[in-house]
Amino acid sequence: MSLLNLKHIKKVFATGSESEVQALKDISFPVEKGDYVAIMGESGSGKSTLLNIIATLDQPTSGEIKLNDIDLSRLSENESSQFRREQLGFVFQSFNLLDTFNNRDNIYLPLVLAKKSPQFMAEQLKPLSKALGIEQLLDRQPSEVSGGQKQRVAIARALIVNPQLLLADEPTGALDSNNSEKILSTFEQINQRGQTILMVTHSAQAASYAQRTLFIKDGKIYNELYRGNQSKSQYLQKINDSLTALENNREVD
Ligand SMILES: Nc1ncnc2c1ncn2[C@@H]1O[C@H](COP(=O)(O)OP(=O)(O)OP(=O)(O)O)[C@@H](O)[C@H]1O
Repeated sequence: MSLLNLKHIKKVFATGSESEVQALKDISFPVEKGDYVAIMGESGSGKSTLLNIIATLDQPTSGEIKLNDIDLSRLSENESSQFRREQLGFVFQSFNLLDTFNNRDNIYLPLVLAKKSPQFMAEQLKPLSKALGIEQLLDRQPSEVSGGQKQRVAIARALIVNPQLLLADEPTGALDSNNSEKILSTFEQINQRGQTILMVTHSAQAASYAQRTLFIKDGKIYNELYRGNQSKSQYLQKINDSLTALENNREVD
């Protein structure tokens, strides 16, 4: 059984009394446990809509979406917020850390909401902060660390609940190339330890770190690439070729 399974997902937004936008037209794909999937597509192709549906922040107009066989489109509001807290980790372009809390308390936040004990929180944080190289930054405020370090803190906050699925929305969008590469290597390591990751990105470089890339165009899956045994640079070339074909509206080989 796949960890996540989307079948014939459609999403229609009403934009006026008589007009509507079909943001997603017919999206089906499975995500296996341990997968690292990148989602690419031009602006307006439906990536955020898709991510919002997977994150249970929005519901599909029709189709089926299941995580571990739980039908996500049937969760009540309370159930979906509990589901988000317990099963998902989120990493955003803009880090979304609270400046009034220090980094440690930012990371603890999901566990505070889940009413875990201080001892449990400290035990969870110890190996995570070591693996992410942020042990020395925990007592500082987010405003006192660099962008790359902020994103490491945000990754720790996402992972501290041991999520079934890590969802990342342009995680390197606000970082320079050096910090982007560090964050992408971190994601790669996290994935190699078994964490399933789904990442929306505009960056071919970022997608080349993933095992699989889905290209979306006009609300449909246009193409899909697997990294397999290719080197990162070979795979990057394939991703760039696919993006060029997508822009030129050609069929891909
Ligand atoms: N709440 C909404 N109401 C109406 N239309 C919407 C809404 N949200 C998204 N859309 C439309 O749905 C389509 C897909 O939008 P979406 O934000 O998913 O694209 P995207 O691929 O994430 O774009 P970007 O890369 O620019 O963030 C667009 O045509 C957009 O205008």
